[in-house]
Amino acid sequence: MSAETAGTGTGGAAPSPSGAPSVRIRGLVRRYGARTALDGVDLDLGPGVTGLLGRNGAGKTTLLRCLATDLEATRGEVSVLGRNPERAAERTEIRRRLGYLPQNPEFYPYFTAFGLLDYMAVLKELGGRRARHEEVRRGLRRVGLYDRRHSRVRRLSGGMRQRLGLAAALLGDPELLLLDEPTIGLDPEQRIRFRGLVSELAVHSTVVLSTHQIEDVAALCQRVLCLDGGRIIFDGTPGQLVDRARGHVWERSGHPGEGHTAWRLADGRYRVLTVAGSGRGPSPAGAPGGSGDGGLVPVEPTLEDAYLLLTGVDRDLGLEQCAR
Ligand SMILES: Nc1ncnc2c1ncn2[C@@H]1O[C@H](COP(=O)(O)OP(=O)(O)OP(=O)(O)O)[C@@H](O)[C@H]1O
Repeated sequence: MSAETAGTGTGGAAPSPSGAPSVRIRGLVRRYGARTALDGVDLDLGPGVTGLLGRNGAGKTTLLRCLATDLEATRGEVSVLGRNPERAAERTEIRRRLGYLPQNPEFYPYFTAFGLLDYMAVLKELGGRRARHEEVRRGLRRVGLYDRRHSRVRRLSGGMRQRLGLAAALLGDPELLLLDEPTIGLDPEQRIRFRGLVSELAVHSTVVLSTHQIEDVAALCQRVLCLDGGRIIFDGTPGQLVDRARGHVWERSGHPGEGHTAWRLADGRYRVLTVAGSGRGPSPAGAPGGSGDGGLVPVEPTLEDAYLLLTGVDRDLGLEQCAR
């Protein structure tokens, strides 16, 4: 697949108050044995929320783990908050100043919610006991778990544990917040609360959000990066990504036929995606589903349409088969 970038991986970062980007990556390669998970990533990140999109296995978690100092680069340069994670003393300093919510966080089940956050706050060296406890209470209130502060982790629901993980990541208002699929399991009310918390923090901090929830990206992110096969294939605003899909999204009453990327909507109509010059999919005036065939209506693309066009439509996803 050819790279489709609205800018370059290094062009869109707003500088931090100090003027330097919070994250600076050049030529990052990360391999697991023979498997290449990141394949030459260049990236500058500054304050604001950046969404990381990509299919399963695209390299999103690997990128976050490299930024969280959890994984070393196989090759390339990584600078986080102006420090080099390969040097032990600088790595410790980065860890004090970042918040990281890993994918599927695991917690000690017999800790209480308060005890667990307090333990995390101790590890982060957050102030004296009194100030630390105040920060822990603030964290529990932020994610709506204050009433459950005495509950043991094993008695919390899945969504509550996810919120506890978020509270842990937010402790001390980190300068860099890395969130790996943070809204999994959250109910709609908590998801809205999450968005408020993250956008508040992102006024001064750099937030990177890896997700498959495209609505979260549309609602929260000023910048979106799309990874595919360990490479950045799009870097721009959500609006720029949507603009790419204009003229390629349609709806019609009947199925457009084999060979088109289409899926059935709740009202029984079909949404159809087309790629310019691909020779696949309907066009306004011809081909199956064209205006001559009746019923093909151009529609406003969503971010989800644009994402699918970018990552999927030139491959045989078989959407039409599985959607019928
Ligand atoms: N610990 C590991 N050992 C070996 N290979 C790994 C390991 N972790 C990830 N990989 C491989 O690296 C590639 C990138 O994986 P990664 O978890 O970064 O993708 P992802 O975009 O986060 O996927 P998902 O959306 O499913 O979470 C995949 O091919 C994956 O199989």
